[in-house]
Amino acid sequence: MSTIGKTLNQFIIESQRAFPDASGDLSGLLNDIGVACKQIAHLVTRSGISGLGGYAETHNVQGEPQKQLDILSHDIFVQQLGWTGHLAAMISEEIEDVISIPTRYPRGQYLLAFDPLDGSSNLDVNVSVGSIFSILRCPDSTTQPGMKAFLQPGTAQVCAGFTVYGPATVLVLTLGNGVHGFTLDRDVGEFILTHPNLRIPQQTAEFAINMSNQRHWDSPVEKYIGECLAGADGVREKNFNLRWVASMVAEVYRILMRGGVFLYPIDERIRQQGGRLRLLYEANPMSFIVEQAGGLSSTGEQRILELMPTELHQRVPVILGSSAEVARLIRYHQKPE
Ligand SMILES: O=P(O)(O)OC[C@H]1O[C@](O)(COP(=O)(O)O)[C@@H](O)[C@@H]1O
Ligand SMILES: [Mg+2]
Ligand SMILES: [Mg+2]
Repeated sequence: MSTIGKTLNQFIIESQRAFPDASGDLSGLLNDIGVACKQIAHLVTRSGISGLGGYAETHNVQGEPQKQLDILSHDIFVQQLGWTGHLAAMISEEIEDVISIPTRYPRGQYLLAFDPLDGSSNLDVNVSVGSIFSILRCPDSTTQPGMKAFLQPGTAQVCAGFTVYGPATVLVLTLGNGVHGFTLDRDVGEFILTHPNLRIPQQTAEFAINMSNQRHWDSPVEKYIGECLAGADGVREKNFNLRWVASMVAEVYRILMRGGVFLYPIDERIRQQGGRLRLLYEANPMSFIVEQAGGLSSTGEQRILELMPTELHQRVPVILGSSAEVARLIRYHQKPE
């Protein structure tokens, strides 16, 4: 039977058949996430009409201004997932502490880390935004999980995914056995498997970095980007293309479709805070997806999935995408000269 045309729910149930002892919690949780993403997709599409595209006059835990839709998307995740009995606790970009499941609801065996709306500065200019999520096992389901429960390396992720709310809404998922993309069919209200077994081409001639930070970069990144910009006349002997959407979800989606390398490296401006992107709900889930699609993901010095987190909202440098390019960047970090 062809895999094209399968709904997200069918796909999850089928993939869980390999685990006859599974409780059904993971299937239920992923189904709930799909519903939350459909609700957010609806809000995002209507934000111009409803007037919800603007700022909320509040700031998140990292001091960044929040859009109204950052807060609403966070609320949708919490309301959709908090009571169905699949989760032990959650963390969100928008909230400082662990979000506990109210005691009146059953508590499940999984932990969820999520960025409810990634790239939200793009909302009012009608450019793609998205949601990112990472699922971990709760180390001890007998007690209320605190911060420590979430401090697991990315290699411990059971599942990771993201949804891009673009011209089409697409949910990308890995359960540790390849990467699959599901497009929302708004007529029937279901995510349909449209992109099974995504693979990132090893080679690429496309890079994504915020060039306005160039004067702050460290030498390995300066060297790599300099060589890309030199094009066919330089040591790489080929012309490169530059893209920067400022929505990580859109950049990673593009890399899954046609290859490329994405960099949000450490630089002088953000050295103190450890990087720009957040480890638990941005870098780890995206790294899991990229590696599962045959790419690589690194800080430049270390594999991101092997970092041992020390804080819920920890930031890290991120270099991910086509394996040949990321490997080259890792080499440049080892030998900056
Ligand atoms: O504006 P900059 O510095 O280029 O940053 C863009 C980056 O910030 C992010 O938007 C951060 O995500 P949030 O919108 O969830 O804070 C990434 O998606 C993107 O790669
Ligand atoms: Mg984000
Ligand atoms: Mg966000």
